[in-house]
Amino acid sequence: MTSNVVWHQHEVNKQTRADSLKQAPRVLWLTGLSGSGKSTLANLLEKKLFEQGKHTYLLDGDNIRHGLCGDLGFSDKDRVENIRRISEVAKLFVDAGNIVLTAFISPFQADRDYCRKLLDDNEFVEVYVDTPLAVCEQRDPKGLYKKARSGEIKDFTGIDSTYEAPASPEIHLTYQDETPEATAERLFELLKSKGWV
Ligand SMILES: Nc1ncnc2c1ncn2[C@@H]1O[C@H](COP(=O)(O)OS(=O)(=O)O)[C@@H](OP(=O)(O)O)[C@H]1O
Ligand SMILES: Nc1ncnc2c1ncn2[C@@H]1O[C@H](COP(=O)(O)OP(=O)(O)O)[C@@H](O)[C@H]1O
Repeated sequence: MTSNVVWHQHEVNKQTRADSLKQAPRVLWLTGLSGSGKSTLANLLEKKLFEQGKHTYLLDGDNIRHGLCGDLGFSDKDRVENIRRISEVAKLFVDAGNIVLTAFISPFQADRDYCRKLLDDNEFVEVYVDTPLAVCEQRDPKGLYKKARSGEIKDFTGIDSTYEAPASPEIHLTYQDETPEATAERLFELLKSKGWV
């Protein structure tokens, strides 16, 4: 479909924009079950980065599904398309020089790998928010697990829809017993120690 479209190489490019912003653009990709803490941690982490003068942008599942992906549901096919669109948007923000944070369940390894492959080496940092299903269900911040268990919601991740745990995430968070602030600080320090922010 795009065979007659020629890619334009502009003189102001990713490198010049990144240099001007004085940062290395990247995608910090948070994945995990509903209620695992993705939005909470992404929000706290973005605040920390922002306070350090970083140029960030947070793409969050619930918000994107109101707009760009408002036509998509929760079948496997729609989730694949959801993550494909988000990956392309994340790539554009990286091209603009930003540190992008994403907070989507993103249940399939192949789709997370799709985003990784769209980007340059070391630009994709997969963060597995590994909160067990039982804990997420206990938290149930939006009352969705209750609805899924009663059959009111179908295809709910972890109940009757698959979640594929990351095979080798750059960061693996298993700290569901500490406060969100403590986990966000831990995440921030891990990212700094690896030179990813
Ligand atoms: N069936 C079903 N399964 C999972 N989640 C559901 C479902 N229906 C609605 N929701 C709400 O949608 C949020 C997940 O959207 P995502 O775009 O992150 O999902 S996905 O990556 O395409 O799988 C998810 O948000 P989070 O709780 O923040 O993860 C839910 O609030
Ligand atoms: N260590 C922690 N990290 C992240 N969230 C936590 C933690 N401990 C408790 N929580 C709570 O768990 C809930 C996670 O909800 P949310 O961030 O919306 O998850 P998700 O975006 O993955 O669906 C929030 O109410 C948050 O306060």
